[in-house]
Amino acid sequence: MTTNDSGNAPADVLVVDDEPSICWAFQRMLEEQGHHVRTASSAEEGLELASDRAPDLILLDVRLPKEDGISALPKFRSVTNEAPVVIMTAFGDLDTAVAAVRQGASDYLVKPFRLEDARRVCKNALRRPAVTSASVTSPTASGANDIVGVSAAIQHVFRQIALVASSDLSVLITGETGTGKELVAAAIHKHSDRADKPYLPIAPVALNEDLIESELFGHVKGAFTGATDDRQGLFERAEGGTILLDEIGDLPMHIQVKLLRVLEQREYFRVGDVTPRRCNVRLLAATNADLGHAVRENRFREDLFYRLNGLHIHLPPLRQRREDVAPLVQHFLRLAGHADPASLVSDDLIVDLQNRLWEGNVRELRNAVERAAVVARGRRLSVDDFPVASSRHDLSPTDDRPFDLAAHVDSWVRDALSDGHRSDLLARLHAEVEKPLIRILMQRTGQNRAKTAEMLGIHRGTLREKIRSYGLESDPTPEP
Ligand SMILES: Nc1ncnc2c1ncn2[C@@H]1O[C@H](COP(=O)(O)OP(=O)(O)OP(=O)(O)O)[C@@H](O)[C@H]1O
Repeated sequence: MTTNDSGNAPADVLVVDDEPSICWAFQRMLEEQGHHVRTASSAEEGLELASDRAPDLILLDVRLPKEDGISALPKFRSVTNEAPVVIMTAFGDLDTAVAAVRQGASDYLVKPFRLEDARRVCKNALRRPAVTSASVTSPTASGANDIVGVSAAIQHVFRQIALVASSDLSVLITGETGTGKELVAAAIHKHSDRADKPYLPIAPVALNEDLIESELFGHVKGAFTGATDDRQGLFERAEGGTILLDEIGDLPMHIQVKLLRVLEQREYFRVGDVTPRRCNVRLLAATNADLGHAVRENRFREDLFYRLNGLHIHLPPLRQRREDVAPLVQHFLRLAGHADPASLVSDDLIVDLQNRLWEGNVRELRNAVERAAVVARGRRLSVDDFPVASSRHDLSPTDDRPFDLAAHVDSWVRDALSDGHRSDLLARLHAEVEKPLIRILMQRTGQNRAKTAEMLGIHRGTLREKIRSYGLESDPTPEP
């Protein structure tokens, strides 16, 4: 079989979107790679084209003039004998992402997206076998534990949750305290096929170190002084469901060994027992520590680290996703019983809150909003209702903490590996970094190419070529 620039065999792709610029962008990108592209501006027109000739891949917008993409998705899959479908949406909430994946979408693109993301998603979709619809069930309703956010980082998290929820993969959730790790774990469980089984968040640090093994795995009568009866452990209580091990980095070494056994052999022993017990529990782990560092210092087993790290979801600190502050403030006001939260906050207040450090992240913001709402007693909130505590006014224009580039590269590598990339990593990283670098410098210099080239230390002609090749002149779906 011949392959093209994208590494895939030439394919027949159908793009269904009522925005001509999106259709055009895909057409240009995919045809350059040697694929054949047809476009449709509604689900009905798309279905007709798909019935005439089944495409190898469908890119389907959610918001379409008559029938929406999510409800049309199963029809596309049935007329095309389950061709992979990538859903595109400007409304990136978790429920839409989960609904899309549950209906059989193989991936999910949030508008506006970068062309390289679109390229990667198409390439993966054409490479992967189509998702079978065997696991399709209706998504569960959303509740008070909604994950709120509009930033690209949170959209990425929604996509990861949606894609991983219905599998049994272990997930490692990282992020500073208060960034929402437990919320993400609960969402993975809620949207999984285990949703009607127990979900147990456990913090091993909160357990008595001498009894931790018995707490997790149970014990038999006489196993130790005080073990007067047989006792179930948490793994037994969670049977069929999901366990979140919070602060996994603090797990004692001897328990790490037992946990590895559970993950590898799906069985464990009650303390004092000689008969293993089968165990069907999905394990999620969360930490705000650098587990890679703990592995290097031999405080955490490397084999367990890789087992837990089936997928890595990283929640960046709130100060690195300031766009989320406004929707979060409104969300917390709504939870506090205010029917019209938008009327309580001014743009100035939001700007002020966006410029704070929020060392306690979303938890600290939540507490501050709840407190302010009580103090304000229904009047419009002001900056004075948010006294400056740890959230100092010293964030502007950017975070004042040392920026840990290595940690970002680490997270990038994990994502790349989990997306199946095993080669050309330097070139990939270089391309991902170079494009935003050029765009940002062009903005800062007021689109002055000579100045930008000088700052980059490259020739103007080289810069011109890079601007062209990254589509920075005419990218129809620029990043926010
Ligand atoms: N994106 C979000 N949308 C809505 N609420 C959020 C979001 N992120 C965090 N929260 C809220 O912030 C609080 C802290 O979240 P959570 O307990 O999930 O954080 P965590 O990262 O697990 O913290 P820790 O490391 O301290 O255990 C909770 O009240 C949670 O509901």
